[in-house]
Amino acid sequence: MSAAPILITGGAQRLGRYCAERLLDDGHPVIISYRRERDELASLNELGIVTLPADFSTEAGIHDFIRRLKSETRSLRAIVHNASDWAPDTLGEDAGHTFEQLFRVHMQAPYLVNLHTRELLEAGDEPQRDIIHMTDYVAQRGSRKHAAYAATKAGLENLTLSFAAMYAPAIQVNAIAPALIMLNEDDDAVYAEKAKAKSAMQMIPGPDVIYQSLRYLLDNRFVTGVTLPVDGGRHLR
Ligand SMILES: NC(=O)C1=CN([C@@H]2O[C@H](COP(=O)(O)OP(=O)(O)OC[C@H]3O[C@@H](n4cnc5c(N)ncnc54)[C@H](OP(=O)(O)O)[C@@H]3O)[C@@H](O)[C@H]2O)C=CC1
Ligand SMILES: Nc1nc2c(c(=O)[nH]1)N=C([C@H](O)[C@@H](O)CO)CN2
Repeated sequence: MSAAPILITGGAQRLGRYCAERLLDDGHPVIISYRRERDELASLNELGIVTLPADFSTEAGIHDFIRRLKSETRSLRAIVHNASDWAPDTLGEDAGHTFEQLFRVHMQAPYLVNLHTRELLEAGDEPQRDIIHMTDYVAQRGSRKHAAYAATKAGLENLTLSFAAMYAPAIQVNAIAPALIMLNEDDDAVYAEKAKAKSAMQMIPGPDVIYQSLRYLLDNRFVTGVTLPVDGGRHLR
């Protein structure tokens, strides 16, 4: 039986894409979900990465993706819930819509995908199966300008505890809580310097530190229900 694939949601760019390509290099079949069509998808397909459309902005969209995933594979080695929107809080009439959108992508999608893919994870013939939630340092600290983002990431962090208890011992469930790992395109040098100063390590490390953390969880048979901080000592400042 060929190795069961690893699913990374939101894997068409940045951290998710980096980890998808590293997992492929390490010999894992990889499936990624994407929301927006883009030229890079062809490059990922040429590498052998399966790309599935997914829009988690509605419950129906989440169920559509689950059906699409089950049509693609009968088993999974791991699921990385990476899809996320770093949306700032909005005032006025949009505030509720913003919160709902972040709830759906950060909490409802991981919750429903985990509930509906348990049998895919258990169908794999490898001894270890993993679910990994990408949360955020601010889940434990809050955020003045991204309160809805932080709250829904905190909800995802809490889902880690519940699913770890529900799915043990067959499936391990953990989270990775990064602080700033890589800048966005519109981040300028002033922002970068201020951001570096926020952590004890005073660096913006790039995506490999996330892959190292993912690799640690995928290779460790005795870790479940934990959130792995990858924050450069942000909590020390
Ligand atoms: N980058 C960093 O420094 C940090 C990242 N993190 C966390 O690490 C993870 C990866 O970060 P990063 O690579 O920057 O993430 P991105 O901001 O690049 O988002 C990843 C993907 O999520 C997808 N996505 C967003 N909303 C939806 C939705 N409603 N339905 C389906 N897909 C959606 C997007 O798809 P598309 O592009 O196709 O629309 C996007 O490509 C995230 O969970 C993030 O919160 C935490 C702290 C720091
Ligand atoms: N979905 C995302 N979440 C987060 C991002 C991102 O780019 N996408 N970035 C951060 C950084 O820590 C923040 O400092 C902005 O660069 C947090 N979450």
